[in-house]
Amino acid sequence: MTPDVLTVQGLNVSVRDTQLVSDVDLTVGPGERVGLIGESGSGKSLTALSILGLLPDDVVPSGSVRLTGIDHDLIGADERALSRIRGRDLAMVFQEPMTALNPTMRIGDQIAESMLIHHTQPTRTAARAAAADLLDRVQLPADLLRAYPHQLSGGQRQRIVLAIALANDPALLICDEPTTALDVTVQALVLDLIVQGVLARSSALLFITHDLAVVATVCERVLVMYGGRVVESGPVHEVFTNPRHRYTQGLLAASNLEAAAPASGRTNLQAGTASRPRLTTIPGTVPAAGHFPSGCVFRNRCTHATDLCATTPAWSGTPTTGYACHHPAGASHA
Ligand SMILES: Nc1ncnc2c1ncn2[C@@H]1O[C@H](COP(=O)(O)OP(=O)(O)OP(=O)(O)O)[C@@H](O)[C@H]1O
Repeated sequence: MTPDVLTVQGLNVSVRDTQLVSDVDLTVGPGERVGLIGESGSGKSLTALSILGLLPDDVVPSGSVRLTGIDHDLIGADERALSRIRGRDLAMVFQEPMTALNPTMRIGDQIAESMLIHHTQPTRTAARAAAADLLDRVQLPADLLRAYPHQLSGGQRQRIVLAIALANDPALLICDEPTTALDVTVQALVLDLIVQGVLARSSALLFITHDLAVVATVCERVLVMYGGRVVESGPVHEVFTNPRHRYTQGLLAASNLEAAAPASGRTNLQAGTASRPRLTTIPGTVPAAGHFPSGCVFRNRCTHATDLCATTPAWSGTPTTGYACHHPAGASHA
């Protein structure tokens, strides 16, 4: 059996006498896309920051965080060891792209730098060429290589952060609310680029969000956090259609999604009211990775500009009974 990319065991996080995260176990398999959801303050970001070794000094983790290919535990590792891993084996995209970019450095140099620091490109010339290719992959024009971050929109900046995160083909990409600060018109594009980016590299993804529809779109498996603990986990379609924990049931009821068990037994997530978005399973086999039904906004062909459309529970791998499409109530799937 292929070992997991990430294995978190018994993670606790505390500040002085207060325990903020308790006994979190979490694994992400090779190429797997795992969502971490929960209300504000449930401990999602502290869990991610513990994995990344980026907790503030007064916040103390314990337990174990192991990453494939790294022969030591990340908990307790010194900053030198962590900085060799971060940006190479383990990459991240946070909510606010400006905090991740150097305001005084040109975009092309920042992307190239991430490869030169980790020696994944032999020369500055090679790194510059790779930077141009990465910019193209996030659908930005080559002339932005010479731009500074303040000259870009929020969505463009986040695409640059994603290009930097993917530059060294990380084993694991951690995204913490990567689209929350963005205009709705670019959220779907950024999500699409994240998923295409990890699929192209077979990187695993740990995706943190409040947004259940986004998890249904992006992830195969989900963990639900409440009060610093993981209270439920499983394949997205199972957890969203048959939530077992009362908190998950409440989360679903309060969200745009409402679980319903259709007579056919197929996944069928529907809007609770006419004004809510609708997530409907359309019978059929899952399209191959990167292939979407015509009309799908993920391929930028949809007239419903702010909707998301993708397969659930998986884009690639075993065929399943349908794919989910997140359209406004009343809209039909083209
Ligand atoms: N540096 C800190 N010192 C003390 N308490 C903290 C610190 N950072 C976070 N907390 C507390 O830990 C708890 C979990 O915080 P965390 O940021 O992980 O939540 P979250 O689930 O990511 O929430 P959100 O979705 O709002 O980002 C919260 O109660 C928060 O107030």
